[in-house]
Amino acid sequence: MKPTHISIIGGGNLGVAIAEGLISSHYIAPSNITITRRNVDKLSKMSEKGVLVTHDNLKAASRGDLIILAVKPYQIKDIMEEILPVLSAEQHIIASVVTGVTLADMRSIIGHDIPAFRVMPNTAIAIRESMTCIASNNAKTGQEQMMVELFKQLGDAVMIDEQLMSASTVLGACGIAYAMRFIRAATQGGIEIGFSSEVSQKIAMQTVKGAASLLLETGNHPEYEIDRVTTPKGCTIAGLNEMEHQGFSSSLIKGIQTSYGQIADIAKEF
Ligand SMILES: NC(=O)C1=CN([C@@H]2O[C@H](COP(=O)(O)OP(=O)(O)OC[C@H]3O[C@@H](n4cnc5c(N)ncnc54)[C@H](OP(=O)(O)O)[C@@H]3O)[C@@H](O)[C@H]2O)C=CC1
Ligand SMILES: O=C(O)[C@@H]1CCC=N1
Repeated sequence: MKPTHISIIGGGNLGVAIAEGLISSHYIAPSNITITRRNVDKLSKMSEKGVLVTHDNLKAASRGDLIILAVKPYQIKDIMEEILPVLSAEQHIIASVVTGVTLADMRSIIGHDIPAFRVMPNTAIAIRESMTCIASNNAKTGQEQMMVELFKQLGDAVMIDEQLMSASTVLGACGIAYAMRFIRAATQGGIEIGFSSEVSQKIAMQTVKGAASLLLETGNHPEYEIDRVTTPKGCTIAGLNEMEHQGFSSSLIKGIQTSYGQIADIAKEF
């Protein structure tokens, strides 16, 4: 089971990233992807790649069997109301990547029969390296599996309980920004100890990639791998302990909690 046409409503940062990932995965032909936004001029790169571009959400919705809503939280209600006349429980799956908007919120507009999903990817979906969390509670047989298989083409994907959707937003989607800030800060440190900014960033990027790959490929715990680096009386443990004295882990945990708390405010925009 596979969607025949995917329509992405909201061709912004994430909507375009999803389309780019789909194109490079060859999961579906570009001519079977539609992407919409009001300012279609900004989607010219998508048109060049063979994706159908339009400002007409109704046309996009009737064309697609999987409709991905990738607009801002305060815009999704109007969009669902707009496309509702062409939606059918037999043809369509509606998937929202919108932060803080629940399946119950979606059902309050589209009703109970149309299969609805919440999907939380991150912008690495553009290069097929997203971690995508997915939730649904009215999917038909095979649809959950189809969604997981689709998003596994674009990185890794898991079904989660909807209660954890906000947590997945923070850890996975916002997490890209947190990891970027680590790389930026490490780069700045590298410049201070002698590297040019280009070389410093290259070392920081490849080191983070290597660290993540070590954990992914071995299944080891981060502290096990840290133990392998920290020579007794060495420079790693000295630096690591100073970072902890300055609140490294604590600031990350507190940032994650603050980000999580913010989702309640975003949810009020629906
Ligand atoms: N960015 C990220 O990393 C992530 C974002 N999300 C969620 O994804 C959603 C989108 O985020 P993001 O891509 O960053 O936001 P953007 O603002 O970049 O994209 C939203 C897009 O929706 C388009 N849009 C607005 N109104 C309409 C309409 N009536 N019809 C068609 N398109 C419309 C806008 O274009 P125009 O004004 O031209 O119509 C815009 O390009 C948000 O709800 C966010 O919470 C989730 C995970 C990660
Ligand atoms: O910052 C935000 O609100 C959105 C949701 C996750 C990533 N970007």
